[in-house]
Amino acid sequence: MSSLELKDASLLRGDCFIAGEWRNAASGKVITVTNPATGAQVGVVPSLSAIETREAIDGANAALPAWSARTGKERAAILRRWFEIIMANQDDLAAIMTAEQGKPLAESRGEIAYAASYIEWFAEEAKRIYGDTIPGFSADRRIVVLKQPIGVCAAITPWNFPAAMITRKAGPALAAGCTMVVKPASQTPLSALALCVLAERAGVPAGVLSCVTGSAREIGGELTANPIVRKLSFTGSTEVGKVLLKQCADTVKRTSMELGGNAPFIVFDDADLDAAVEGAIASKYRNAGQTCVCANRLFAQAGIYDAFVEKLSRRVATLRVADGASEGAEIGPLIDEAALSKVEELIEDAVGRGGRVTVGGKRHALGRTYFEPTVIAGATPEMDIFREEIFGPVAPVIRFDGEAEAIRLANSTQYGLAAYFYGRDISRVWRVAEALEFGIVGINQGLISTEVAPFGGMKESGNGREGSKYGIEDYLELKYLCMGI
Ligand SMILES: NC(=O)C1=CN([C@@H]2O[C@H](COP(=O)(O)OP(=O)(O)OC[C@H]3O[C@@H](n4cnc5c(N)ncnc54)[C@H](OP(=O)(O)O)[C@@H]3O)[C@@H](O)[C@H]2O)C=CC1
Ligand SMILES: O=C(O)CCCC(=O)O
Repeated sequence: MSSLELKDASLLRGDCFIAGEWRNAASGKVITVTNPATGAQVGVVPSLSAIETREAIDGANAALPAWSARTGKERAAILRRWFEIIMANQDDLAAIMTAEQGKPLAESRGEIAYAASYIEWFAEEAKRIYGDTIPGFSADRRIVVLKQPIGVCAAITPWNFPAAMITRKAGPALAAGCTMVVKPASQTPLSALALCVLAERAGVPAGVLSCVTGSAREIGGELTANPIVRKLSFTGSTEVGKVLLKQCADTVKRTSMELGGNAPFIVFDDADLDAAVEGAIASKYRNAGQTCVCANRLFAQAGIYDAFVEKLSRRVATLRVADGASEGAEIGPLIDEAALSKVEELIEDAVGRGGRVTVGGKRHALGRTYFEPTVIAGATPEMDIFREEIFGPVAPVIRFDGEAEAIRLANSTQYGLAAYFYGRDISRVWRVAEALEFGIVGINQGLISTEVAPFGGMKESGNGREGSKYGIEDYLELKYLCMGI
């Protein structure tokens, strides 16, 4: 169905995985998946409805008693196999990802390893779901706290990390003894289905993990309204997250929301400027700027402002824009025309308000949805780009004078996911780290993503934490037993 060359062609599915069966839509409707770098069709997947979604939920419910009754060690062994099989198929999975999402192959390979790391981590955590004993409030009482799986869970995931956002949810869910129905983004469903192929091969029992592709409203409507689903984990825009939170209210579901960001990246006068530039490149231009933890607003202190802008611009000019599948590509195309238009509008507004493009600033000569990596000097809080999630390879740099001003500007957003700052004064490092209203803070560090640390935001960036020892708690209920003796 596609010209994609894989070592194992069976990873590329055109059907969905529901309660252990590979199925097409009863309606026969499909969604076409295209390569943003070329416009070529990569594959088709079923456009499922609420009916098939309900069947997937029923399948997850049927599988729940046996899966949750297994010991943590048994679940761990299956998850460990899944991790190993994902890594054994890293090249093919990366090729599928680049074809449907556009990111450079090196980044796709990195994302597959990152995705697998969540399965590995939570395979290990499956064995460590400890409860508590609490000293009784009287001599004839004993108090014990159990941790039990929440039950059937749903996940709705975005196109920017087609594999890792699934494993970051399915890993802890399955480790905890929950079952899960996943709805991947319509632009990148093939990576999700390939992960299901490998889960099945690893021995994940039928119904424990299902994947439904199709209309977001219909599938999302069922996942949020169905009372069997006890938890929804979502990664995507704040706008859709708010809709889903409202929809989940009727059945009072537990939720984990990993929503938009507007990360500040602050460079103080005493920073190592070369390190700050490399950190900015890693944080801002990864995945062509399409991540929720990408630096969105760069702040440089007055003493180093000009030097930072100059060094950053020179480095950005060296970034190689190309089809993600080609050797040495560093910046691939944006996901679609809408993303490109948004970036253009933000730049137009910034320039109209006095911003100066030092490098890039326009559509790339390669055409399609390629955009030149861009730096805008003289950015200010009045610009739209200061408030909005850019989701593209554009770095606005704002000048500031003092520490208090930097903190005030950094915090002046409804988002609170990731923040970064560079500086060497140890007292200031502590002050700034404590004052930033963000769930993740990179200090002299532009890359913060790892399965061993808690990922998640404050304010309108969401709730819950993914990864780390905390991540599994989002899939567990506490039950307190009070025993009279
Ligand atoms: N925090 C993050 O990591 C992300 C943030 N974003 C931000 O959001 C902007 C828009 O991106 P976009 O792809 O539209 O993000 P969305 O939030 O629209 O999409 C994320 C996921 O939600 C699904 N979805 C969309 N609408 C509904 C709905 N009403 N009910 C249930 N599920 C729904 C999508 O399905 P479908 O694909 O079928 O529409 C997809 O699976 C980006 O420019 C960026 O600013 C985007 C992606 C990730
Ligand atoms: O952008 C996102 O959707 C979050 C994933 C990024 C990461 O884990 O680093």
